[in-house]
Amino acid sequence: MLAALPCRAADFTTEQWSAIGQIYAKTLAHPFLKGLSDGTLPRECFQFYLIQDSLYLRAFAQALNLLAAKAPREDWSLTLAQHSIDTLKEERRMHQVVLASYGVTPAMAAAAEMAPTNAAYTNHLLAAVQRLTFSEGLSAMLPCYWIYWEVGKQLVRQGSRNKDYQRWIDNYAGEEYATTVRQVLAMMNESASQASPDQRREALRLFVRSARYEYLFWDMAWRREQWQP
Ligand SMILES: Cc1ncc(C[n+]2csc(CCO)c2C)c(N)n1
Repeated sequence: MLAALPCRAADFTTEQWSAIGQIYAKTLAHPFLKGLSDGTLPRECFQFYLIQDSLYLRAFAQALNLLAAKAPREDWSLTLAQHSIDTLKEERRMHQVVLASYGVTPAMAAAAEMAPTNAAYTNHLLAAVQRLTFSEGLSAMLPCYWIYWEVGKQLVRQGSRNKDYQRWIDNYAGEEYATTVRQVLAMMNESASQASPDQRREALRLFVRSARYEYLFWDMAWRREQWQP
């Protein structure tokens, strides 16, 4: 199915989003996000999610630094390095505040083991940015930004009865976050326009895979996934 897509250079991000339409629809319908929105998500699931996400964010920030080092433009290097700092300082602080209110310290979160889906997703991101070209690596990283933005905008319309869940929603529905995502979207379109058709095809494949992992990440938290045995 993917091979049949034209992979044009023009407005690559439009093509990317249309490739994940079904995955995004399934994501919005997932019980984790339904529960976040109506306040019925069990606290244990949210706590599991926040601990796993703290581990994810550390790997994501490392991947951003690798991508910053590969960026063909200095302003892009600066933007991505700044996102890495923001990820570790601001996004993780939000997680820490809520986890502290649940009695989980940063040391306890850092000592947790990555669940299988989280390990697979972060390895996929780190491998993409390390081994492939800048635009392929960026494409793998993009669903993380973009899906959270779309989810945030969708969930904020309804609001949540749970104040912790509402705080999470507000973070991703805010104007500051929108600016961050728009920076990456512009970078993606520009860098895809310089890439070869083969690189764009690979970039699209990586984007779809990351979107699938984003879905699985919520599902992992919903199931509180453990290593077996
Ligand atoms: C599984 C998972 N996917 C995406 C995000 C959102 N996110 C993580 S780092 C970053 C870049 C800017 O800080 C963004 C948008 C998340 N928290 N957890």
